[in-house]
Amino acid sequence: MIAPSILSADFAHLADAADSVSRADWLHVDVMDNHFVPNLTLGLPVVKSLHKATDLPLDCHLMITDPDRWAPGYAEAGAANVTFHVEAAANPIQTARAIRSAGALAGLSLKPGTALDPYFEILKEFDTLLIMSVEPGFGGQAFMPEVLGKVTAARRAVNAGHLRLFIEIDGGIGEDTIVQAAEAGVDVFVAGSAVYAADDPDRAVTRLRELARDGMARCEAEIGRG
Ligand SMILES: O=C(CO)[C@H](O)[C@H](O)COP(=O)(O)O
Ligand SMILES: [Fe+2]
Repeated sequence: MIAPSILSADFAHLADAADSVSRADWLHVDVMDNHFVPNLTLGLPVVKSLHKATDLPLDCHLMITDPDRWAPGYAEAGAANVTFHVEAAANPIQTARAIRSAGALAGLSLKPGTALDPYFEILKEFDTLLIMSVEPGFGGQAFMPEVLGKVTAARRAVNAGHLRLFIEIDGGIGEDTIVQAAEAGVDVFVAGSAVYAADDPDRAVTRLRELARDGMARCEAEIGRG
């Protein structure tokens, strides 16, 4: 699946930004609070309005302090998937259950320097694992291939039947990097600048999907796909 990130779109025309990627699978919405990350974007009122303005499922990526308090509200606001950062959460299991009870998929996100191993046990509470491939906070940064080991470890656990998860990658994904991410085992590819800097964002989505399919086929041949 391809999830264009509206972080790279024109914030004065968000409904148009959603319309311009009608071939996308999810619309990725970066919520930043100027506290967990040094940038401020949007919050619940904008997510509520976006939900009314588009049929695309909203993939909310919360880069905020105290997600235990705020994350379930994004599910109530109509998000299809609500992902929060493990580094910011005091009660990730309780928060995941509250998100699911409110009707959304629950996602756990890891910064590039955060190891996956300590969290394997709690991943059964989640539907999505978002592996950051840049430091959270800004679009347009360079992809960090060193995070792909976490992707492959998660892929193997899914293939072995130990987990049922979408494996999502976020940061620096474009035509030059999507194939290696797909080969490592990613299911959901977030792309901000690669989509919204393109002349035709919908065509960029289609091109990224084609490239991802090639990489996914190689992943299937080498490590399988559960
Ligand atoms: O979470 C994010 C940044 O914290 C964004 O989703 C991400 O950076 C997308 O932008 P790009 O594809 O340009 O890297
Ligand atoms: Fe994001």
